Amino acid sequence: MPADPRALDHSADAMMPTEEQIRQRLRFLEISAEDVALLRQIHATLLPRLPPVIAAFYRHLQSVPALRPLLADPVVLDRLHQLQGAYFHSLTAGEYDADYVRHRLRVGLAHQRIGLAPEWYIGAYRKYLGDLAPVLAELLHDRPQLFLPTYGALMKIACFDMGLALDTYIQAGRQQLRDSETRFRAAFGQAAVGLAQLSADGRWLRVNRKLLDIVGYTEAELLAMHVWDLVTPEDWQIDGPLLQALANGELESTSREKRYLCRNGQRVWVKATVTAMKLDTDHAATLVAVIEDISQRKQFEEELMHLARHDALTGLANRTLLLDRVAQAIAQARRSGAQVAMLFLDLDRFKTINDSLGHDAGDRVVIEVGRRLKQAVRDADTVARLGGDEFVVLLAELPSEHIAAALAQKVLSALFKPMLIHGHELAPACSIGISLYPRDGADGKTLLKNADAAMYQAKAQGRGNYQFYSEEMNARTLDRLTLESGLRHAIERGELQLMYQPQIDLASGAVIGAEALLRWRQGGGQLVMPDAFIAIAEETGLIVPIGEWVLRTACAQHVAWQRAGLPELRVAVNLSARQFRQPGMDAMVARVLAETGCHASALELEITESVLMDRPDSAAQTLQRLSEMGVLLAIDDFGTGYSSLSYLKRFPINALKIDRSFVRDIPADADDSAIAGAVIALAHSMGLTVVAEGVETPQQRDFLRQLHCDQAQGYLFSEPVSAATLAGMLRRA
Ligand SMILES: Nc1nc2c(ncn2[C@@H]2O[C@H](COP(=O)(O)O[C@H]3[C@@H](O)[C@H](n4cnc5c(=O)[nH]c(N)nc54)O[C@@H]3COP(=O)(O)O)[C@@H](O)[C@H]2O)c(=O)[nH]1
Repeated sequence: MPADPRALDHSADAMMPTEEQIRQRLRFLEISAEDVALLRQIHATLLPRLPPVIAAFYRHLQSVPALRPLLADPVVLDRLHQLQGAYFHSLTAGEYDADYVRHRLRVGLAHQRIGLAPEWYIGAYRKYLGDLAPVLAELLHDRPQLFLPTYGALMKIACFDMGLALDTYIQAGRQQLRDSETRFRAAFGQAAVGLAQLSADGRWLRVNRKLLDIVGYTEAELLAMHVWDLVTPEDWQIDGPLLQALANGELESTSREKRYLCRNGQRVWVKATVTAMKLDTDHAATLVAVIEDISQRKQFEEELMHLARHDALTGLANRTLLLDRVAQAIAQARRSGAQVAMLFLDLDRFKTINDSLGHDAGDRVVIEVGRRLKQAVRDADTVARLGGDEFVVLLAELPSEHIAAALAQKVLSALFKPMLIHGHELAPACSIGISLYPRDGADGKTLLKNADAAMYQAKAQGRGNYQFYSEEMNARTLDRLTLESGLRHAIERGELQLMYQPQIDLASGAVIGAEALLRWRQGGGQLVMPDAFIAIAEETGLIVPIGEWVLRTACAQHVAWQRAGLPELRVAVNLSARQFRQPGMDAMVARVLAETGCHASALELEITESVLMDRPDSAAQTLQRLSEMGVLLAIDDFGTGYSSLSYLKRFPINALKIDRSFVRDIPADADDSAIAGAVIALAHSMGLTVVAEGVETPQQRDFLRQLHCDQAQGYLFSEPVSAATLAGMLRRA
């Protein structure tokens, strides 16, 4: 593309030498007044001889493959012919002043801009000087003594022109360098990463804005500093040898993630990539550093790492972090000869809190427990939450196991202090199992397993206490596993059986019902009581088929008793929480009633308060469907949960069973007596039948009778008995 004439004028003006500089050049080339006079003399006669010289000149140029594309356009070629003519015209015109120079510079710039390399330029001068020699010889054939001086003058002017043409190339080269320097400065200054040049010994030589932003220093401050001023003491040992290796040329480049010390005293995470640059053999290497601010990524990584090692609800350590800390504590104890204790805590009846007050309340309890545990231990100890209501306290460097016992006691007391959750005052008790390194295990997992076994033992011992691990406890854990696998086959092996406990009408003393209570004759031998396996059946889901078996057997038994001509009797069946929530549970009840031929009104289903309190709306719907079938509904263990009688009004309930813990100490205990009286009165006001559980003495019976309790059940009347025994009792009555 032809160069823009205005741009050419501008560039030519910018590089114009002064008058004096022009004179100096002419002087140096020894261009004299005689030379000028000689050239003027031949000027007029030379002009008509020029066209063939110019034509030969362009033919020569076109023979060079590298130049052919530049001369391919006929319009351009024609223009060049004219320019060349004008040039030859000016060459011998004898005016070598500022205008001449400006024009030569312009021509040089135009050639340089269309891409004509300087080597072709010199060749072109050689060509037309060579071709002009015979033309000049012919013009001066009659004055041969003038040929050499005239040709010499022509050569001098051509050299003057060549110098000016070369100036344009040198100038263009300088301009390119300046442009590239400007671009580099802009890129360096505005780069989105920190950039710096450092001396081999680590002094900051050049720094960009982004780096200043990262470290908070001004440019002047940083340029007066050394890279060591930003390196943290932890990195000295690594960065020292690296810098040395870069300076010595033993290392080309290094890239590390580390922290720099900022002006405000804080530390910032950066990724620093430093490369050694050897510019030439005489100079020592300089270092080029690319410094990225990676603090956001690091923060994100740290958050992820924290999440991976902490419990989201409480912020306590999770199992992963706990096991890490145990490993560290064991390694330390191995050296010091101390012990390590692991306290495994499980909240007692946490499920009841969750079920009756909702999961949000359960979460609040867990958070508060975590807080109290942290308060109870030293900073060096670890409190972890394994999930649900399970916590672990790890005590490192333990001088004696008495300290673990004392802490367990402290934890029990700390947790038992009331906490206000959603308007309810709760005092969660817990059971604690303790295992010790090295006595009970050499690694974290074993210590955890054994502390867990000890915790189960604490639960079995009546909850709210702590137990140290002993070897027999593992045997108990094994027993549980055996129990679980046996229970899976209990129905098909015919190992389940029902006992029936009579329910007495307190006014008449007649047996008006019987509660079906499950027993398991494990492997056909030992009788296992429900307290030992119902929880396992719940956890494993086996309660669903087992519960259906109980219902079907109890309903079938009722029909059998009726067919045997025994008096009308209600049969009560317990429904566990999981069973109750099982989708299609009411349909299952209807099916069993239909299949066994049992009348719905002869069946009473017992559910606990907690079953109602968890998701009360769906519980109300299920109960409504059962009630519409004609099935009777009773609340079992009333008083142990967190519901109130007024709350129960929402549900279609027929009866309340007062838990035996309120019956046990009546009439001697005034509080329990008052509670029993109030519950009976309120229940009656709501039209509910009241059944007292666990009646063992005539005094309890008489007192309940005075309170107008409707029915009772307990060892005073009968322990749970087989169906045949109950039939005998009913026949005798
Ligand atoms: N989901 C199901 N739960 C069931 C089923 N069968 C029983 N159970 C529940 O297991 C718990 C323990 O039952 P069990 O060992 O049978 O004990 C019952 C009675 O023997 C006992 N009882 C009765 N009278 C007295 C007494 O005077 N003193 C005393 N100390 N204990 C007594 O109480 C248990 C009956 O309690 P309840 O059900 O609350 O009326 C128990 O929670 C059963 O509910 C089953 O098939 N499914």
